[in-house]
Amino acid sequence: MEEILKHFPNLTPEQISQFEKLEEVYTEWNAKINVISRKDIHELYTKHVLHSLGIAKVMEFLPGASILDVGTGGGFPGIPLAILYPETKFYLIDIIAKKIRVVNEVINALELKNVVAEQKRAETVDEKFDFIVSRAVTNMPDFVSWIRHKTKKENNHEFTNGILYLKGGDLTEELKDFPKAVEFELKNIFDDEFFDTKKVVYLPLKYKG
Ligand SMILES: C[S@@+](CC[C@H](N)C(=O)[O-])C[C@H]1O[C@@H](n2cnc3c(N)ncnc32)[C@H](O)[C@@H]1O
Repeated sequence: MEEILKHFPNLTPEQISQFEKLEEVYTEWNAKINVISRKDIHELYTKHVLHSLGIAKVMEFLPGASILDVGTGGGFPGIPLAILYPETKFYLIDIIAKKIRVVNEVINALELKNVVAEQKRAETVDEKFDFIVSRAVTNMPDFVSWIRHKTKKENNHEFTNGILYLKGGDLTEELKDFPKAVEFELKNIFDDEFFDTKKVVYLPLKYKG
């Protein structure tokens, strides 16, 4: 929690209590349904929560904005971002029902009013969103093919609607067909070697009717 406050010092008491509660809820539910590797649960805040919040260091989501989290698994990056942006609407999807079950338990335990989680395949989502976030689901070309028609035409943000994807490693090959993609290094953003090879890739997507 200290790490989160260091990087996001303006949290309200409610947000602090929601972030604190994550450990208890995930520990309880992960024992029943494994959504986070058991060894990682001890590093919930750095490996999952703070990592997810890396997206917030690149893009500030405005009240009323809508965000789709594709392949959310146990709720990352969607749940930490939804705590940070209580006035922004989050739609978390995954194809695996038991993962969504855990995500819904977390949503209920934290009383998050701005999040809906459903078992759904990305390719079958009909709505349009301001931004699409994700972590560790598939390579960028496949990902873009799933969601390329799912961004809204306009928003009130400083940047064009598009994808914010948490990725690791050398992305030169994967991003070669996306000249507009911008890579943000989390190591620099958090000033922390833990985030060594981790990045947020921002890919603006032109609206396609
Ligand atoms: C490696 S996990 C990552 C989970 C989470 N984003 C995280 O970083 O902890 C990838 C997730 O993507 C989901 N997934 C794969 N293909 C999908 C699709 N076409 N639509 C929605 N979810 C998908 C899988 O079920 C799995 O839960």
